Amino acid sequence: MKMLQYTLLNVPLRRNKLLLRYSAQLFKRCYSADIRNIGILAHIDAGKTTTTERMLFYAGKTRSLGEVHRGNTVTDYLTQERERGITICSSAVTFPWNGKRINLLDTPGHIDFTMEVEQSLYAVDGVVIVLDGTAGVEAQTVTVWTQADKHNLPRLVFVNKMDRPDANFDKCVDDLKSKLDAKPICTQYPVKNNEGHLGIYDVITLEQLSWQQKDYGRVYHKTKLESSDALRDLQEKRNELIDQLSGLDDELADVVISTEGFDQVSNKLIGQAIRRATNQNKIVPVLLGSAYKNIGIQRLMDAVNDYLPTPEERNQIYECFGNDLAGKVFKIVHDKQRGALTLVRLIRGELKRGMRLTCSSGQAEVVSKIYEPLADEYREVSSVQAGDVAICAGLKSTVTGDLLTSSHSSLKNAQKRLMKSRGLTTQLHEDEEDFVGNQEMFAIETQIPDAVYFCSIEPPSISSQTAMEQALKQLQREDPSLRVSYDAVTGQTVLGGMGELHMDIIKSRMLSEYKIDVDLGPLQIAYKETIESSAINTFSLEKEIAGSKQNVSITLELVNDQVEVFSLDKSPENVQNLNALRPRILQVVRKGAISALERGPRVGGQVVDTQIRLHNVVIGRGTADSFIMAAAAQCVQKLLTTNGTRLLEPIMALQIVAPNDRVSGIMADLSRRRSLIKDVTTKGDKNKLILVNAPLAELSGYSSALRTISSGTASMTMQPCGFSEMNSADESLAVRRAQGLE
Ligand SMILES: Nc1nc2c(ncn2[C@@H]2O[C@H](COP(=O)(O)OP(=O)(O)OP(=O)(O)O)[C@@H](O)[C@H]2O)c(=O)[nH]1
Repeated sequence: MKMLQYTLLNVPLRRNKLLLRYSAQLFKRCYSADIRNIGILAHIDAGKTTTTERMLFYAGKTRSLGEVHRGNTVTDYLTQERERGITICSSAVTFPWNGKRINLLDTPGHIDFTMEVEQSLYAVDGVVIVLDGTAGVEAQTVTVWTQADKHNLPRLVFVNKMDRPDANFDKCVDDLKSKLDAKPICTQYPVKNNEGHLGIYDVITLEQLSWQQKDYGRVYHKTKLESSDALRDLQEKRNELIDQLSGLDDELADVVISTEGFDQVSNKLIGQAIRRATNQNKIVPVLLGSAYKNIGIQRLMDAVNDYLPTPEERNQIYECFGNDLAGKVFKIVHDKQRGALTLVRLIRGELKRGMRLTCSSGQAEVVSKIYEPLADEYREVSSVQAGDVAICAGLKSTVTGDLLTSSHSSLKNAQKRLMKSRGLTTQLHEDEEDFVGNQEMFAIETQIPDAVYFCSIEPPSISSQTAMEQALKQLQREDPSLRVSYDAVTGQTVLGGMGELHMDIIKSRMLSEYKIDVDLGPLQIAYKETIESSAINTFSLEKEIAGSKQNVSITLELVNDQVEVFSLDKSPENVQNLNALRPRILQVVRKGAISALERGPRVGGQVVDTQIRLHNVVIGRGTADSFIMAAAAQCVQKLLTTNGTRLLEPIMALQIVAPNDRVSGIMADLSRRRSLIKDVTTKGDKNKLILVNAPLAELSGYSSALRTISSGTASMTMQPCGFSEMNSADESLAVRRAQGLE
């Protein structure tokens, strides 16, 4: 028998507010059609965590209601999240609702944690987008909407905070059309009673829904509307809804035509049409309520069950796996007793205890245990079915974002089938490059955002260096957007990441979870470097090591290229020699040469958009691989130093929403920040949306500057959008700053 109700993850361990409800009927086996894997996304502070808390409460998972301001929510479980009142790690919770199981991921809203959101989206089949009813579509809403678009995820919109007097439902719906180009279908409208309490009109059932506060909104009442203007108005809205839907759904259109009108169309048929159109991303059903005042949440959960897809309805690309195993790793957590636990969304096949698996890097893994956590304890199970989420122990090399398969050959066979079904004939090769390249066919490669900031990290004493390295390794498996490297020049460990908050959280987690009080150096911008022009060089290295003569002569060329990082020269004078090289030697040369691109000569930035072309290599008998590798690396370093590199600086894409009368002040300030205004559009009656790209170096303290210029009326989000060349003066300044001379 399988568990139906549990709380996933290291969420609420040993929290007495959670109930262990082992009622027999809840433990019935859950089939894929009864599962909904959903994400909850929004602009910061729209109310995701509060909404999730209510869902858990009404599903019977918690005994009391958690509040963000009291720091006692289930999903914001890290000390840092509770203290700061924000979501940092996406967390998963599972609860039963009307015979279905909802696996819900609450995701962070802050830009520094975009990677978390990205990974969660691989694990879900649909999303709920929460809007703040007083603010409508905000900058980060646009960002998460675009992310959901990228994953082609069906979605529902929940307009929250409708209890507030300044909330405006119609404006939110207009925003969805104008700012997101969505087709909203309102299945509800707000209504206020004589005392000003929020209620909901249900457009489909023509009922008024009202909630009582004395039982925390657990029970709500449905009242059929009596003949009145309100009923006529609602009937009109129902007709409009059917009209809109039948234009998009042929099955409903046939019913409308055969019954010659809208009145005869049943609620069930409308619901089915909404489901089909939502799953094809033709419409977005819109619901409303107030999470804080406990209004409307149960209907939102009903809508998740009714309108969002089952696991089987999605992920058709993975059909090429047949019954073979395919699972997406969306999170790794560390449990004190059980060590690293890997959260896997199982897409195909069945995952069994003791199974051998292969992760994206090609490493073999063995699942020692599988858990389904139950409220405050993990429950061990022997297997988990496709469509569900499993927590695996024993995986050592797997990182967040990996695709787990039963073997390398199973992955290759699936890729062959996929390519065949797409009419592609590309030959698969054994080597590593193709292994990685072909993963892109599945859009499964881990997209790790480039670090835009870095800083040194130091343990409190030399004796805790190893413990610090271990802890960083664990944190990095959880969060691949955290980069850890070693600077051989300064002898320091260096952290790369997405922003100040990101680094700050790492420091705090090191202390609270690993008891290591690390010191972070000043935050610096992570520049990249690139070559200006092609250059070629022959480099010879000769040495006697332990009585054996080692010598290598290697000719390498650097060329500007954004696609391939390493290639072989195809000219007639070299092709024969290179073809005669053993593949292992080629791998060694490749590895050594590429390693030299990790640190450029100007500021130690990664060298990008540069291809290393091997022209020739002559290796003396008995020369060790490590010696060949060193020669290749030194050859590239020499080329980079003598030929010189240009700096590339991180660019941020800003979305600023500001009242019309503040726009000129904001634009004037932006022009002083080397920015590029991409677009300025109207946002409603009073606001403008400014889309602008600006170098990160110019944005230090920008959010407070914007607050000052706009007297707090403007809002902004930003995200990294690539790297760009700079002019010589700015470049020299950046180099001086990086060297600590400015
Ligand atoms: N008036 C009102 N306030 C609400 C409502 N829902 C949430 N809030 C408040 O809005 C604030 C933000 O709520 P959260 O649930 O933390 O929002 P979030 O989207 O999870 O925020 P992040 O995790 O930081 O992105 C809190 O102070 C909530 O109490 C609501 O329906 N009405």
